[in-house]
Amino acid sequence: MTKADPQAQQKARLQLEAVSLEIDGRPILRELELSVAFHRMGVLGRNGSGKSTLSRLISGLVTPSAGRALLNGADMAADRRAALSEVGILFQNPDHQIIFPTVLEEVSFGLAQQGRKQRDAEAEARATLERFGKAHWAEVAVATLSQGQKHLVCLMSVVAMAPRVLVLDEPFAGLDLPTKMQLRRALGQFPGALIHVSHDPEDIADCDVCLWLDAGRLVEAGEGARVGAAYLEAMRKLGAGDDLSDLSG
Ligand SMILES: Nc1ncnc2c1ncn2[C@@H]1O[C@H](COP(=O)(O)OP(=O)(O)OP(=O)(O)O)[C@@H](O)[C@H]1O
Repeated sequence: MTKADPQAQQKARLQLEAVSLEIDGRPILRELELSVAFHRMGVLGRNGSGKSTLSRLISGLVTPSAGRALLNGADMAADRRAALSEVGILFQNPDHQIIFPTVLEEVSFGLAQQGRKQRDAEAEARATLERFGKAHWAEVAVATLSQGQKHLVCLMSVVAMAPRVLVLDEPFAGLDLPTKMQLRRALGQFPGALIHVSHDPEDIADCDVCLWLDAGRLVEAGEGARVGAAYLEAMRKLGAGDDLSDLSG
C-alpha cells in the first residue's frame, strides 16, 4: 500500500489485553496480547485464521468473551455512536454492508448517523463520490453494480465518515487491476490510521506493523516487512508440501 505523506501521518494505538472469543463454545480468537502504535497495520493469516473476526472485534461489532480490546484507549463496543467517528470498517462482502437502494443514499447514511442534517450529509456524500471520480454514480441503483463496484461504494461510504481508523477486510478481493491500483492510491492518501486484512503479504507490503494470525492465535506481531517475509516463507513451505492435512480449516 502506498504510504501517505509522512507530514500527514496519523497514528493509532491498538491494545489487546488477553482477548479471547468463543462462538458456540468454539474458540475463534485465543488470548491475544498486544499493544502497538501504527499508521498502517497489516493483518495476515490463512483462510479461517480469525482475521475477519478480529477486525469486527477491533471495530466494536463483537465483544470478546474474555479480555479487552482498546482502540486509541477506548472500547469501541461500549459506545457505538462515538465509535462511528473513531473507526470505520469495510466488510469483506459488500452485501453485508449495503442497505440502501441508491449509491447516494448509501454513502449519505453513515454521515447522517454521525449527526449531520440530511442535506449536509448528501452534499458530503456527493463530494466523496466526486473525489473518487464517481459523481455520475449518485442516482445509480446499487443492485445494478458489479461486486467490485459495490465494494467501492462501501469504501466510499466509510471514507466519507472520515474515521480516525479505517479497518479494511480484504479490500482488493475481486477487483480488476486498474481498480485495485486506483483504490491503493486512494487509500494511500487516507490521512488516518489504517488496518488492512489480507492473506496476501504483497497487499500489505508497506505497512509499518503487521500481525500474523493462525488458528486464532497471534504467531507474530512486529515490523511489517519482517513479519510479512516470515509469513510468506511459512506459506511457501506449506504450499510446497503434499500433506493435504495442511489445507486451512
Ligand atoms: N458467526 C460465526 N459463527 C460460527 N463460526 C464463526 C462465525 N464467524 C466466524 N466463525 C469461524 O471462525 C473462524 C475464523 O473465521 P474468520 O472469518 O474470522 O477467518 P478469516 O481469517 O477472516 O478467514 P478468510 O480469510 O477465509 O476470510 C472460522 O473457522 C469461522 O468458521
